[in-house]
Amino acid sequence: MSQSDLKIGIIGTGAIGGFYGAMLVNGGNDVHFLLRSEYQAVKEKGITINSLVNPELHIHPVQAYQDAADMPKCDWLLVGAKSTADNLGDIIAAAGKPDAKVVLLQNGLNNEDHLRPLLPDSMHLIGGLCYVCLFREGPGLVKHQSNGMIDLGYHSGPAVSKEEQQALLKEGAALLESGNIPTRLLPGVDEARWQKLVWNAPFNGISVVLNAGTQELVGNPASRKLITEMMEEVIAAARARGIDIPDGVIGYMFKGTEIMPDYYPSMYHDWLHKRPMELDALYGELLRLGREVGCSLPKIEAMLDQLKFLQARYLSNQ
Ligand SMILES: NC(=O)C1=CN([C@@H]2O[C@H](COP(=O)(O)OP(=O)(O)OC[C@H]3O[C@@H](n4cnc5c(N)ncnc54)[C@H](OP(=O)(O)O)[C@@H]3O)[C@@H](O)[C@H]2O)C=CC1
Ligand SMILES: CC(C)(CO)C(=O)C(=O)O
Repeated sequence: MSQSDLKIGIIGTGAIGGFYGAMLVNGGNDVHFLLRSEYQAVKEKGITINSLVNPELHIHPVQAYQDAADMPKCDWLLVGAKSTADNLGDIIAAAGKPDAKVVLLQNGLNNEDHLRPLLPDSMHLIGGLCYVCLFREGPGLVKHQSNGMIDLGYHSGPAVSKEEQQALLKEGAALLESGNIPTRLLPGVDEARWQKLVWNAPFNGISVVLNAGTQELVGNPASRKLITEMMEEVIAAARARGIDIPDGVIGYMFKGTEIMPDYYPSMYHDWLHKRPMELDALYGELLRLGREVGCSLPKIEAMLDQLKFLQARYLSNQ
């Protein structure tokens, strides 16, 4: 099957799904978008990517769906719904061909392990780590602030040998690169997910609790200290589990953040719009995996307690 015959499904068209899906449409691919609250707006006006680094991208008409059962059976599915989404297994099973390649574009630990038992055994599950700064500015409107790289690692499914897995990842990389999306291939997903969490665990939660963007957070000595201490806890837990975290990662992450435009992470937007936050994927799993190897993570635990408090307050008022 040539690349142009492949059907791509976007499961959850928010910031991540809208951005990567639109890039793939722009690259000439046949892309089908599953939407929820923004279905009508996207049907009428399409999807616009307002980027600080690329020219504006507008796609219209959009092959948009409200129900996965109405989508054509897809070869590749990019999952842009958050780790808090319900029924993802059923939705993916309905939208994919039996041997579909499912790329999970979520942050956090063990999302693939939780999704795997809910998928048909014949489907391939691939972890996709997105290094990008995006948020939804309005219905069908995504703001792209910087980056865009996706790292792909095979998690599980019918490809057993390393060669088969790498061949599938190369197919995925070629597809993404047809949409001008830089892609790297990983030997697995675990290590990269832990490394990414060194950034997301402090910045996502602190942006909510302190109601602040990255520029203010890296510029203030008190928040810098807290971010550093939280990073150190994540690194200690990762290393205690045998995960390789390179020396100097904290300095490297601060430098990278200092040169980024002021960014409010995805969790901040959930808090702002009173949606469930990804507390289990970013904090609950981390604490559990840390405890298993005798690591306590007091700053992370305190962050989780504060986020739980804030979330309970706004969800109970809805
Ligand atoms: N934003 C970013 O820059 C980055 C985000 N990430 C990760 O990517 C993931 C997605 O984040 P992001 O794009 O920011 O989140 P968004 O909230 O912008 O997007 C999630 C989308 O999934 C949709 N959705 C949820 N459940 C369903 C369902 N049952 N059926 C159809 N659609 C559904 C939501 O619909 P509705 O409109 O109804 O809410 C929403 O459009 C998260 O795990 C995040 O941590 C990773 C790196 C960077
Ligand atoms: C770490 C960062 C900000 C940029 O690479 C990102 O990808 C995220 O918000 O999850």
